[in-house]
Amino acid sequence: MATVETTPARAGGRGGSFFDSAGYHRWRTVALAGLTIVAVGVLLAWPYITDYYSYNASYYNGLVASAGISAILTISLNLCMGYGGLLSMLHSGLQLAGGYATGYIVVKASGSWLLGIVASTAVGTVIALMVLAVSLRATYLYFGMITLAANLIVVEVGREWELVTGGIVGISGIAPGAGGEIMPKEVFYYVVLGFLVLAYIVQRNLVRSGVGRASMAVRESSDTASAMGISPNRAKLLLFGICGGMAGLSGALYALQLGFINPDVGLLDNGIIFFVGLFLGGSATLAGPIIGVGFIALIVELIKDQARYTTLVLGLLLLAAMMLIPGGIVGTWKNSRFGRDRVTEARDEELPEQVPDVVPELRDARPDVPALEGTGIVKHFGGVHALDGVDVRIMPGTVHGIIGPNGSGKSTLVSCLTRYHKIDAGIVKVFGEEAAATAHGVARAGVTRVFQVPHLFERVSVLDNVLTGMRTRESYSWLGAVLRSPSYRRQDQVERKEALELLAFAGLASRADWLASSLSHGQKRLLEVVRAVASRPKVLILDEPATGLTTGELDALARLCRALRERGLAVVLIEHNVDFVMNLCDEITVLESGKVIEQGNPERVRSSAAVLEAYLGRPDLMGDES
Ligand SMILES: Nc1ncnc2c1ncn2[C@@H]1O[C@H](COP(=O)(O)OP(=O)(O)OP(=O)(O)O)[C@@H](O)[C@H]1O
Repeated sequence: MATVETTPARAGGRGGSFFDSAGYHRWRTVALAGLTIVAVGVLLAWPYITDYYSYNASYYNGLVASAGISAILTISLNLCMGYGGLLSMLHSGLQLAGGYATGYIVVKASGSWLLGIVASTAVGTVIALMVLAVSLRATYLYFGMITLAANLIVVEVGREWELVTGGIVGISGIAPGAGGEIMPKEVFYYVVLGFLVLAYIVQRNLVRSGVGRASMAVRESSDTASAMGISPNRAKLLLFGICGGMAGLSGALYALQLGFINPDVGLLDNGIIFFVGLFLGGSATLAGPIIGVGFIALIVELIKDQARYTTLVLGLLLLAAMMLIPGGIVGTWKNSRFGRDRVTEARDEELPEQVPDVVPELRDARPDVPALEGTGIVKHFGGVHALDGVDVRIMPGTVHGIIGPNGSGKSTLVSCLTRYHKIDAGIVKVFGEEAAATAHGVARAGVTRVFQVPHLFERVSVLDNVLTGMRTRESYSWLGAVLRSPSYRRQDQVERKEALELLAFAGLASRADWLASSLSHGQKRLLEVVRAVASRPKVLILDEPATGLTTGELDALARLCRALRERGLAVVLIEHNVDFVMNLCDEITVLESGKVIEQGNPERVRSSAAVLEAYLGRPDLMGDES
């Protein structure tokens, strides 16, 4: 049995210290679980504790309830900014709009506070979706500026739309209750706590599901996400819509807690507390928003006699957090030797002989219809004629090489075939049908691409990278993921098992829980191919996958390609390693200056005068026989 070489036994860069031992990790898990139980116990008993120890119980209950409401908003901010990479300056505006919806329903329409909460969630969702819909193409900073403008508009509408919002004065007398009875403050405290737990669960379940993985994929690279059939627009709309709903909910609770809502709530000054909470606690961590907001609530309480300095202190806190602990409290803890997760040791892996069932099979394709076909493809970049009427037919059940000197148009051809580039002329067909117009549309039709430059999701684990590749197979909705429906759990279990089998086939199983960023270059390239295979492609396009691979890794790559061919798939290989191409490919297309100069089996290509001419001066590229 073959084995794949490993880097020296360094599990994700960890040594063998006490802090990496199983004993320490068991102890830490117990200690953290104990701390969490104590914290939850204190929060549950808080109204009783304050009642027993203080004459001012309702003040202290209100303090923690307010922090809980801020934590809900900060969780929403964490989901969109931390996990989704969407810089939102709109959150205080969403909270304001949510507050207005509940205020209007409870005070002006004499409706129930529960109805108010539903309406606020809906209003927050709709505003968020509207803002995102007009800014889908905006990059990170421009999106931030658009949300800033939207926030100003929300505040201004609040000031001017007096009939609904009460204008500058706002709406007062907003109280939760039923049948003329106002809900006691201690009961409302538990309502807030319940919604905080709900927001946390929504965040956790989303982030750990395919829905969250898709958003994180878009955050890292929307091109790569598209290559795996994920629609970046859909992923953004879904995430920002959920965040908007959560922010609207926090606005409803804010209005019900304080009894009033006015335009000042939406001002950015108020919004800064959520940013400080997020960055102090730890962006893109599950517990960060709650810990950060809790910390701030404590500080604000401690300096309440000097309240005029609160904004200054928060500003300084944000500055200090960014400079000293850029990962926030939770992120810094998780990156430290005390808090980082234990990962498996690297080991030499025996590659299983058997091709795992998860490697897709394509038996229904007609052998005479090309899996991917480009006819008369023309692509110009200004004056550069990158492709000049290229015809290429890639048949199912074959490995098709595309070779040619630097700048001959190989990557451009692939980008045109997969719709990353708009073509100037020509037709692209997938299994005889005209290809979809978008990159993710082509990917959804079964054409998956691995880029020339590694495009891994570096900040997530090796296993999560492969699971992200499986996103198009997942049939559960975001609600199914949040509720952990039986269908979600079934799929999740199967996917994890299959992802591990695929990793084992490529010799990467022992690194499944490593961060992708800690792999060697060759392992990263292999992981990209595994991730692409996980998306169950019918056509797999690999752009220079062999660059920088060790002999063992090259063998593993060739094995994967052969396994795919055996299963009836079409594999397209763009490579400079001509020996690798000649040994593996059934058909080869040779490009030069944007034109096809030869097409056929390796023997034909090797003996072609035009090809030898193109490679003149680099006979080494054509192998020994040339
Ligand atoms: N986005 C772009 N803008 C302008 N010119 C481009 C662009 N992309 C490619 N080109 C040009 O088109 C031609 C073909 O480039 P392409 O990258 O497709 O070649 P290649 O065969 O893949 O090269 P290599 O083997 O070096 O990757 C080159 O002249 C290149 O400079």
